[in-house]
Amino acid sequence: MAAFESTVVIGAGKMGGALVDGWITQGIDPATIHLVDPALAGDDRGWSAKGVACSADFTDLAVSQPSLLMLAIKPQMMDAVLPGLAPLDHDGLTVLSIAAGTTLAALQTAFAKARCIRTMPNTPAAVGAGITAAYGPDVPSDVKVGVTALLEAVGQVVWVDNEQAMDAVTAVSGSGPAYVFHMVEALADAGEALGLPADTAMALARQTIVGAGQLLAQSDETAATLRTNVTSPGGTTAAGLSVLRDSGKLSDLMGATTRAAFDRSVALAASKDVPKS
Ligand SMILES: NC(=O)C1=CN([C@@H]2O[C@H](COP(=O)(O)OP(=O)(O)OC[C@H]3O[C@@H](n4cnc5c(N)ncnc54)[C@H](OP(=O)(O)O)[C@@H]3O)[C@@H](O)[C@H]2O)C=CC1
Ligand SMILES: O=C(O)[C@@H]1CCC=N1
Repeated sequence: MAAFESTVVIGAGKMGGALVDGWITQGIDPATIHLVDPALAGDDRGWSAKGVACSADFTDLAVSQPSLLMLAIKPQMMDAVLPGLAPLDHDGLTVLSIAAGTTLAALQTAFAKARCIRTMPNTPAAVGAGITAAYGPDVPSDVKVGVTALLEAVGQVVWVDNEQAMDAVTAVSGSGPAYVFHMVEALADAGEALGLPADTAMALARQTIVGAGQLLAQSDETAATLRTNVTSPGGTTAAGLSVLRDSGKLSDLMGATTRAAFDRSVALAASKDVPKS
């Protein structure tokens, strides 16, 4: 599968790396992918062995004109990095940013003639179980089809029709895996506090989240029904949920958590003023 003839990924960190790993696993030809990251100068982190071309600097890259450019650097790095991409011909180029809080207007300013898309993936993409939201109202439908195919190789894709939704998406599904991983930590700590050995408590907590996730993925039932299926009247789960759910504390906490992430996404956008490249 090759949605684009040549894809250059700027930033081979946790998310850029997860997407490229996911693409390769799903059958995208690694020879069509080029990674650029100064961190690859001394240690290419195994990318060359996977067949991916690597470079520490864009100007050293064999491909001079990709069909897709993916920006997978920190939003705070955009000002420093984008001028170095000036040699690219923007005409016909598709630019896909995964950076939190980097607005479409900022991308379009830097890549005047390119088709720019703001996206928000998440790290489960590395195992083909991600979800990515995308926003690019002016992008031609054939480009949307190609980008959708590429992102669907690593999970689900939703297109949103207003940019503020991208801040909400970031707060829910972009950051969301971290909330779930923290729930594993908290559940394991709670098990330990109840007298379980640390490794047993972690094994139970971890597999409970994995198993619940798989059940959710494979079932046609709603989350509410799956919850009810665990909850025997007058039983232990009802006792537990009377604290976690009926008190409203988790809802309040999730509301405050996502609000903080949303506000940070908005603030990142407000502080970014990406120069023309
Ligand atoms: N992590 C996640 O779950 C998600 C992240 N994102 C977004 O993805 C982007 C990257 O985040 P993440 O992968 O977590 O961050 P990382 O720090 O793991 O990755 C960023 C990479 O970019 C590298 N880099 C720095 N300068 C340059 C440069 N000039 N050219 C090319 N690469 C450079 C960094 O190298 P070095 O470390 O040496 O500085 C690092 O390897 C962010 O914008 C974030 O908002 C979106 C969705 C989810
Ligand atoms: O924490 C962050 O800013 C990035 C965006 C979503 C997940 N990680």
